[in-house]
Amino acid sequence: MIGVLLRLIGRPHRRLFVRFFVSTVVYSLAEGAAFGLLVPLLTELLGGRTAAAAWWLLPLAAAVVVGWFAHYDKESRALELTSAWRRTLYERLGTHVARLPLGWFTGARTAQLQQILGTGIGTAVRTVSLVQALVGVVLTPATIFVFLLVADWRVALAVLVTVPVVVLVFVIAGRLTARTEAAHHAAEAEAGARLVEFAGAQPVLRANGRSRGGRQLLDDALEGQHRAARRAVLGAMPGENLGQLAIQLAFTTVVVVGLLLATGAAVPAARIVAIMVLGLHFLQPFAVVAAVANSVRACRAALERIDSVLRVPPLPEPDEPARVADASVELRDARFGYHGSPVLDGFSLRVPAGSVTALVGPSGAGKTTVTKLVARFFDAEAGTVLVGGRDVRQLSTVDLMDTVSLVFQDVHLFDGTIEDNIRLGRPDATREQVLEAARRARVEPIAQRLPDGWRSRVGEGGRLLSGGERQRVAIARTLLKDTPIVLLDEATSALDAENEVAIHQALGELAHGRTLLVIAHRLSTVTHADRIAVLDGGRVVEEGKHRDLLAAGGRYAALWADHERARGWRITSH
Ligand SMILES: Nc1ncnc2c1ncn2[C@@H]1O[C@H](COP(=O)(O)OP(=O)(O)OP(=O)(O)O)[C@@H](O)[C@H]1O
Repeated sequence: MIGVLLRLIGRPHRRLFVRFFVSTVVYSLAEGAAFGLLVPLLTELLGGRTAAAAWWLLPLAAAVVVGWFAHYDKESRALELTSAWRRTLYERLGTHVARLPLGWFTGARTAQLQQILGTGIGTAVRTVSLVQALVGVVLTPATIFVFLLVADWRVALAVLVTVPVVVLVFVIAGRLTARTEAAHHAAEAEAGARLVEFAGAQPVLRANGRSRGGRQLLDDALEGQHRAARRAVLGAMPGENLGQLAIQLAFTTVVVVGLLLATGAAVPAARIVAIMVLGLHFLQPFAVVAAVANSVRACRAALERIDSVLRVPPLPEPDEPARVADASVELRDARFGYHGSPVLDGFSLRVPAGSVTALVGPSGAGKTTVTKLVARFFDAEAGTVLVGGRDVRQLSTVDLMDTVSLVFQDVHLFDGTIEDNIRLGRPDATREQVLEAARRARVEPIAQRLPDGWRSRVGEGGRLLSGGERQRVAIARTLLKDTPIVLLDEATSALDAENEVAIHQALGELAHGRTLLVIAHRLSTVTHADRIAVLDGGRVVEEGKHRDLLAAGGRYAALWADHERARGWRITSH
């Protein structure tokens, strides 16, 4: 575990760790020595030899002073180390995550990352306190044992025999608790997820008149959580009691052996009392074994989760990056699939610089996947993807992102103002530049409609705006970023007349002087495109202008006929 941590942290804090470790060792030894010195001191004191007892005060005071300084140093270093490790882990994860392929960020992985950043790193750096506890559990009793051995080898032997039993009992107790606690955490996570789902599903449930019925899953999860919590409390009890019982038994053994020795008058009673006090101090540190065992498991799991993210290979960056030559996009015989099932196979398409190309095809045909290969969310398994006349693998990520912008199907906005959201495209833009982009993307009417105008917040994810309005904000952001190539996945949500017209106009602005690859879900959007590529079965099956493709009477003509039929639908009262 320490090895994994030191590997994750790297070299910079090793010296600090060594200093912390040495202070911890010194403190544990001094603590053990201070307890151990009680034997001669108490023996002399209880035997009425006050002057001799006073002499033993000197080494005892020295042990206490050394222990105090070591304690101060180890606590300070522990604090320093915890914050240095925490900072390093955040930095390492941040740098690494920024280099991961965008395709890595699925919902589950984002949740995993959130968990790591939320509590995982905090748990991982608790290793510092674990080291203190583990060193204390080993060294303090070991030092006391040496003093016990010198004081009376028979009591020392009796104590030694009890150690494996006590440790075993605590480890078993820890395992019992860990199992019920894991079930409790899982049940808590399930109940939390159900609560979020229940809140999110309110509109659907109410629209379907099921405001009560939809509670069943939530009620089951809450009941499960309640049962798991009860089991966790009950499950922890035997372990805790068992541990305490083991310590009591071990101490009783020491007392019995001591009494036998005293009865036989082999050892003076005063000495026996002192030895028994020492025996108690020897056994005390073992009470933390169970807690330490649980924390070790939690720390190890957190470190492994962090390690698993850091082990994901980042996108390979070229040693000598090429520079883009123009604003064209091309895919040559590209092949790609998710988890082994192919989506694109032999896909070829050329998008000349400055042209508007529309990609159409049935749902799930792989249109979005094409844009993800161009933006290098993933690398193609075979074939070549060229941006600006260069293989994307030869471009640096920074260059690629300066050349290509993506407008997603479902735009996610941040809970800031419209202006903040547009400014993300170019953080150093002036207010005039932001407003100009907003005007060209037809965002002005949205701001005017909102109560606080440009200062209105758009809500979490942009929920205070409609799908079409969110996409207009995203187009403004892209206009501000001003890259020569834009990949746009048209909003799938139904658009009202105002949004439809505004997005058409905004797209016109976007196409001006740029290469535009549009994934069109409404064929009416693309009738004026320079070329339309029809995607089916993982490759382009038809390519041409709207009029020519209609005349050809092929796949596109069939899609268009479906589109026209859908537009002709009317809801009537009969
Ligand atoms: N991250 C992913 N993991 C696994 N499968 C995926 C992933 N993304 C897409 N797919 C699958 O790949 C196929 C192509 O998806 P893609 O989104 O590219 O299609 P599309 O033509 O854009 O669809 P739509 O028009 O519905 O948006 C689909 O079957 C989809 O389920």
